[in-house]
Amino acid sequence: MAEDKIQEKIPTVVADDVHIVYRVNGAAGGKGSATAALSRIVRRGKGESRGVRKVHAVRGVTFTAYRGEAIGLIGTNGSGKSTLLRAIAGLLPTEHGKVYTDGQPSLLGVNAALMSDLTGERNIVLGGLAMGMSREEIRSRYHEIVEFSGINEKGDFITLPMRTYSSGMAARLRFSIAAAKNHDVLMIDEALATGDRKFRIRSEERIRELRKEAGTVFLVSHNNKSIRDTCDRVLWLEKGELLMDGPTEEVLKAYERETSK
Ligand SMILES: Nc1ncnc2c1ncn2[C@@H]1O[C@H](COP(=O)(O)OP(=O)(O)OP(=O)(O)O)[C@@H](O)[C@H]1O
Repeated sequence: MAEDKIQEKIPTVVADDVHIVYRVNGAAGGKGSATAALSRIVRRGKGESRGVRKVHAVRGVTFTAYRGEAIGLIGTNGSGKSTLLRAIAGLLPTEHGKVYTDGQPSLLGVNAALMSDLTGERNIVLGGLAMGMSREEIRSRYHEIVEFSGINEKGDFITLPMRTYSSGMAARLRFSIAAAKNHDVLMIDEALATGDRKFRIRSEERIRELRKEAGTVFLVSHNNKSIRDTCDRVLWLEKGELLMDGPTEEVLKAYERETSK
């Protein structure tokens, strides 16, 4: 019995000692001041190029995610959560270490590449094609996507350009497009926080369905309730390092203890 359980665990994402460094051009700041000049000299002495500042956003993160898991990413502002997701999605190169994935991870909102001047209708087609769906598949899921998004609940908004949508409406459409496909690895960055309560409940249900369809879901959120309702495992990042990796309740309790100080 125990052996069966072990065999069922199929890895979908393996992060092995991942380091991510941003390089910011022209960030030397305070050009004329003596301290700025001194720090430039010191940096150059260390072999760093002029005007380029490095931000070491993720520092040696290692974990393995398995099929069927919903993993929450928590941590205070700037702790490296979004950066880690972007690296898993293959949108950022690693400075050191590697990310191995089974299938193409989809980062909600970025992979969907929506355009604000196009109507919601056109964006559904565009987003679907960008995710690798066929036109036929998009056509057959179209009504489901519109209905799930609830965009048309307050009028015929789906035929208006997306720039006329509120940020919550745009987030709902992005989520609905992304959720129409069964993903190997679906990553959601704060999407649940933008919708209203009714939409949040609906999207949490859809996340549970996606998990049943054998994918892995990553969710970045500052809303601990969303994490509790959807995730069974949590990674806690702080200053780019993985502080804790474990069952949701255990990690959230430690996090809440730390952040309420
Ligand atoms: N494009 C960028 N260029 C340079 N530095 C960046 C860039 N994006 C993020 N950073 C830096 O990397 C670090 C991690 O940022 P990241 O957005 O991953 O944190 P986060 O945990 O998702 O934060 P939040 O909870 O505020 O969304 C921060 O110090 C941030 O300033």
